[in-house]
Amino acid sequence: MIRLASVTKRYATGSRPALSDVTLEIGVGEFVFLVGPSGSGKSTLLRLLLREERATAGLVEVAGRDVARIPDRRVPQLRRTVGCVFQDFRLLPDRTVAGNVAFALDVVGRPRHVVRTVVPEVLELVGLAGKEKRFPDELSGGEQQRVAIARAFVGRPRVLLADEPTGNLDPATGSEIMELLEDVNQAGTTVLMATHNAGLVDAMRRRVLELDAGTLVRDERRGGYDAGPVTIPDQRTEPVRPAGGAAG
Ligand SMILES: Nc1ncnc2c1ncn2[C@@H]1O[C@H](COP(=O)(O)OP(=O)(O)OP(=O)(O)O)[C@@H](O)[C@H]1O
Repeated sequence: MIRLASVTKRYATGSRPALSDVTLEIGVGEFVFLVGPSGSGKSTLLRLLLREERATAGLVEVAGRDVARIPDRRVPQLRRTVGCVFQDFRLLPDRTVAGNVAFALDVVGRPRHVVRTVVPEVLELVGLAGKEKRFPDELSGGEQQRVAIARAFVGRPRVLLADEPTGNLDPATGSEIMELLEDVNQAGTTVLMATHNAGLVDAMRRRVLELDAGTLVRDERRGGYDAGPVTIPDQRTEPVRPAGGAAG
């Protein structure tokens, strides 16, 4: 579903490449975390997949298409294939919840009757039934992120990119948003999520890609946030201590 072959990205003003000779493949239906320190190239990689930026060298393929060869007029079609959500939600403040989700369908020319049916369905799916008429500033952060996911998912994209989607949320709300992203993934959408949230990555044990200074340094199945064995804070995994309290 996603393929990068020897991809390098240099920004005009950067002293070193933001991405350096990155090669990776993500299959249909996978759920993958993208981790790495600040400035390691995570957002750049996501922006290449959306054709918001172009690679300086190498091949970027999404759903079998070389994104560099997509003519500008067809980029909106790519963005229907690839939905995205961000840390700061990016909702339209002057549109209601339903209006924000409907907008995603309006811009791609879906007929009114389809919009009227599909929007309530997807709002139900993300747990926002009853809040259709609220405006973004009348919602909690977690609810705003649900709207953003509904908007990204309403066109049934084949890939969902999430750039630090839990970054502005408290841990409990972040976990709820993760469950929603898992639902989206279960529905068949490939999910690639950039995050600094070590707890979520360690708890979910999915494939982890790690970037460091623009280089792919780890590709681990069922990985944790850091390389090496994962320790999940859970009492059931505490070592059993012998009676008398002496640790063995
Ligand atoms: N538009 C730009 N112009 C020039 N340099 C950029 C631009 N965007 C990003 N960079 C640089 O590219 C490198 C990678 O940045 P990127 O935003 O992809 O990192 P990141 O891993 O997403 O970081 P964070 O976790 O802080 O979001 C950094 O050195 C950054 O300064």
